[in-house]
Amino acid sequence: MSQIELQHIIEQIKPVSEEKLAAAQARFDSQAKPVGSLGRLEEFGSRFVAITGKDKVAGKRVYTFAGDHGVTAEGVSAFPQEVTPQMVFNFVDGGASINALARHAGAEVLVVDMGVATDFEDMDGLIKRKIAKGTANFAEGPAMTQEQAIQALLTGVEMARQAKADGIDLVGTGDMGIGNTTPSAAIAACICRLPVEQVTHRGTGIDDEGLARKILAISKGLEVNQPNPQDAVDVLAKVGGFEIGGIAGLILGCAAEGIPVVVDGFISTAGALIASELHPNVRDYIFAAHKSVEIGHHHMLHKIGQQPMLDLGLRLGEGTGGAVAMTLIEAGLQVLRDVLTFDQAGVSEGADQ
Ligand SMILES: O=C(O)c1ccc[n+]([C@@H]2O[C@H](COP(=O)([O-])O)[C@@H](O)[C@H]2O)c1
Ligand SMILES: Cc1cc2nc[nH]c2cc1C
Repeated sequence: MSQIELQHIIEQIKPVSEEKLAAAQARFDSQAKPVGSLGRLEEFGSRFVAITGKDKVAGKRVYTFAGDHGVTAEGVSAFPQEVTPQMVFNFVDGGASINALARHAGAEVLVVDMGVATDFEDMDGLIKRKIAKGTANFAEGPAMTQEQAIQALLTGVEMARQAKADGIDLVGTGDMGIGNTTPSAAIAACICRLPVEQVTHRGTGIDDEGLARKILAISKGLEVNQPNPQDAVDVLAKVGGFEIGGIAGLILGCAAEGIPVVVDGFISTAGALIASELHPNVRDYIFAAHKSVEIGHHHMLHKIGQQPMLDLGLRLGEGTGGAVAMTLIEAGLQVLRDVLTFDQAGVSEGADQ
């Protein structure tokens, strides 16, 4: 049943209109500046207009998906698992980095419990959608069942639909989960068909021995589970995470609903990779916020077919880079709305205008 529901959502994803993109770019080109001189700000503005039909952002929201990971038993993170719920409390209290940067961007933050290994009371700003109390250790068997993977994807879709209903027209992805750079690297290695060493890095800051354990855990996980690189749901189920599934579903849902989605760092991009493997048009709705310090990140972005907007040395997650990148889309839109044409400004055009 839910497999059919997922298929139905995927079928709704349309390509972004080339005509609308060209019309927005033509407006930039008519403005009193050398053609293309605002570089990628023009691309950001044009793409937002082509996706939404609007030249101003009405509402911004970051969804930070949280989950725990059985693979932490392999000693793959510099931090203990209890940090995941502790940070969830920090998010809903407004005291985390994502809260500061979302405030800066004028975005709301909603936290989605996809699979934290702790029970939460009802709290403002927390959406309770726990699938299980953490994934199973994928070094020994599948992280989750296929049904749970689909449930995670559909939960993300539900968030995109809610965003649409609430008048949100720019969504950001975020993640929190101690150990989650390990499943993200496993997804990258599998789908990009790269050696584990080329996509595995230090996450929260593990030392050389930790990095060796992490590479081994991922290699074991790929060997034991044999995820099919051509079946993104299979990859998510065998070596993924609940929050990664939520992010992938959010991105699918945004593409289906016609909402531009700003994808944060390494973990969010693993979600974006799963989503874009499920439908080739998904990439047109994705704004890749930044280039993470994680060495595997650019390989996934390359496979998706998007360039990072920023390179700030970020490696935090939570949605932080996405919140910053939202402001650049708005910068492009402000130019689009405000800058006069050559005619209007009484400025002489160049020979090649
Ligand atoms: O998004 C990124 O690029 C990123 C890079 C490194 C670490 N993180 C965050 O750090 C946590 C995972 O790191 P680790 O070492 O526990 O796998 C998780 O909560 C992520 O949000 C995030
Ligand atoms: C403190 C802390 C905050 C985080 N935010 C996202 N991942 C994180 C990991 C740690 C350890």
